[in-house]
Amino acid sequence: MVLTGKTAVVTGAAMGIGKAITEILLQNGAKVVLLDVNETAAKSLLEDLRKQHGQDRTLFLSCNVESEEQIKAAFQKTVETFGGIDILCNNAGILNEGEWEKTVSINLLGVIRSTYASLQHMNKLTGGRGGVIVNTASMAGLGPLLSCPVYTATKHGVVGFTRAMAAASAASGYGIRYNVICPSFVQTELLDNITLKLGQFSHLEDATQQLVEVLGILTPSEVAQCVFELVTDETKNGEALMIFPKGKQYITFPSMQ
Ligand SMILES: NC(=O)c1ccc[n+]([C@@H]2O[C@H](COP(=O)([O-])OP(=O)(O)OC[C@H]3O[C@@H](n4cnc5c(N)ncnc54)[C@H](O)[C@@H]3O)[C@@H](O)[C@H]2O)c1
Ligand SMILES: CCCCC[C@H](O)/C=C/C=C\C=C\C=C\[C@@H](O)[C@@H](O)CCCC(=O)O
Repeated sequence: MVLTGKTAVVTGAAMGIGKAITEILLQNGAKVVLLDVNETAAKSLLEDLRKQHGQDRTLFLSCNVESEEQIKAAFQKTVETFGGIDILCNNAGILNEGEWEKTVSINLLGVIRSTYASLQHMNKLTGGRGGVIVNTASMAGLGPLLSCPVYTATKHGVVGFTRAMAAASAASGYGIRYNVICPSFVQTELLDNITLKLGQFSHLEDATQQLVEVLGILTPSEVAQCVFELVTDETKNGEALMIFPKGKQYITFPSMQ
């Protein structure tokens, strides 16, 4: 996929990995709609991006992925402004084992809400142009992090949901590719104040800290480069790409047949 002239929507775009995804898509010619709840960070980023890429290739819309209504309104505004949606990066996510229902609502249900709301605009069977969706899971979507069981569950769910949507799309003729990234630790604010975020499992922080020492820490740009690969390589559908400082690996899952 050539990105020039394409329209992308990125959730959780104001900071961290979402900001890096937004930047690499803009650098490669796409128009990008930034969705986030952090208006201050988003508006500051938007000002910088517009200085670099011009006034007419970006749009920020305040959108909480916990709200189907806000997601649908954001997608409608995107289509009205830029004519359609070609790329969707469902990236918004939190780590909060104390408020675990909120974690589920954002990390898993938010991806489902956004994916389903995008269908009416992207699905070739309903007048869409087709395209690609890249969801942000985690290495915790492939194996358990004992210090954050609910976060682990949400990311496992994102991996499974993405792979099922990829199969459904291929079988139905939607013309949409679905892929998922599974990064290890990335230097973002998600890793700040970890003890508080682990809630009742904060006594297990050291075990995870040891994992950080083993795996190392990625930069958001390294992750965004992998998103770019999954967006542009039109052979990729149903892929789970594990990303760690020493490299990356497309995951092979057990065959059920
Ligand atoms: N940082 C890591 O170690 C790491 C590793 C693997 C995967 N991830 C995943 O990457 C994604 C991005 O996280 P990050 O590390 O960049 O963290 P971050 O906290 O820097 O960025 C998350 C962004 O999402 C936004 N957001 C939070 N809740 C939202 C909501 N309800 N609606 C819309 N936007 C919302 C935040 O405002 C923020 O801009 C998350 O899904 C996270 O689980 C992070
Ligand atoms: C408390 C930090 C949460 C960060 C979440 C973010 O998504 C980063 C995740 C990075 C790595 C996850 C690795 C998971 C590894 C599992 O497969 C398992 O091998 C780990 C076993 C040891 C353990 O600490 O659970």
